[in-house]
Amino acid sequence: MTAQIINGFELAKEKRAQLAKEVEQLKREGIVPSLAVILVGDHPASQSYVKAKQKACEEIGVRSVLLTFPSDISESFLLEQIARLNEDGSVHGILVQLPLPPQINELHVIEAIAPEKDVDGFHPLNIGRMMTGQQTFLPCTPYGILYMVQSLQVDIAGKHVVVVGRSNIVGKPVGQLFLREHATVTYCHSRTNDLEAITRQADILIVAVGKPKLITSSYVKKGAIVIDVGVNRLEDGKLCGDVDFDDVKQIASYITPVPKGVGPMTITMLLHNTVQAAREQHK
Ligand SMILES: Nc1nc2c(c(=O)[nH]1)N[C@@H](CN(C=O)c1ccc(C(=O)N[C@@H](CCC(=O)O)C(=O)O)cc1)CN2
Repeated sequence: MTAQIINGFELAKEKRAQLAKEVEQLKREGIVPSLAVILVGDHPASQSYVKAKQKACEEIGVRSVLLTFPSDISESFLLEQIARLNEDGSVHGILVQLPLPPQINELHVIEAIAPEKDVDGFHPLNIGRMMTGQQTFLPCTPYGILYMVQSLQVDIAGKHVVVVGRSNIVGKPVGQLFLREHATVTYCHSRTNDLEAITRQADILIVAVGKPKLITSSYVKKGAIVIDVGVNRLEDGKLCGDVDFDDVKQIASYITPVPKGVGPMTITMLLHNTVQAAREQHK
């Protein structure tokens, strides 16, 4: 058995084409969807993600504004910038690229973003809405993962979803999104005993830990759907996921590659949320 590859790049392209049409319609109504992106410091990966977000905005006709600040700014300065953007009626979405330098508390920053402009879906109010099944901005990577699995037309209800990783931006919310779809969800993390015994029970295995090739075929049940969120840069400069792709593809039914798997869907769901924010703010 060789797994079918879930091509995040192609799925993202289709979804972005739909979004471009929605943006055209909004523009006909006099609304120009706009995203403000804040980048603090010169972390190379963050710079490249922000560049990709701006390019994606441009491709579908969303206006993007980039604010870059040196890594030594104070938290209060950053909070002032966010307050200004909250008040700016021409800005529909605000995103602060993570991680932030150590002198800035990420939670303070996320809480400062107006919930109606929080297109990352990280604000505690929006997380609460997601957990209680209300309409809100869903965090982009988890939303992209759900979109990818739904594209396979499998019934998620009753499936055992195992999430490896418990970060606030991927692990925790992705489990909640699958729970909303009536899956049985198990979380695993660095202190889980006998990880392999648990991941082998997964019908859908989602891995987001940042450990290159942690998951090999012995961790996977035959026919499982495997979603790899890891983006690890190896010493030779190549990218690899948290899943040993060549090994696991022999046993899984579907698998996401790295690159061109979950990553492009993250940016696409950000576009989706920004378009939704623009529409909501002009109701
Ligand atoms: N404010 C936010 N910060 C961060 C988020 C986020 O959703 N909001 N997520 C990650 C980084 N991230 C988006 O910001 C992100 C990561 C990876 C990709 C991606 O497309 N990866 C490519 C490979 C890219 C490469 O060559 O390095 C792929 O997987 O094909 C997009 C966005 C942390 N910060």
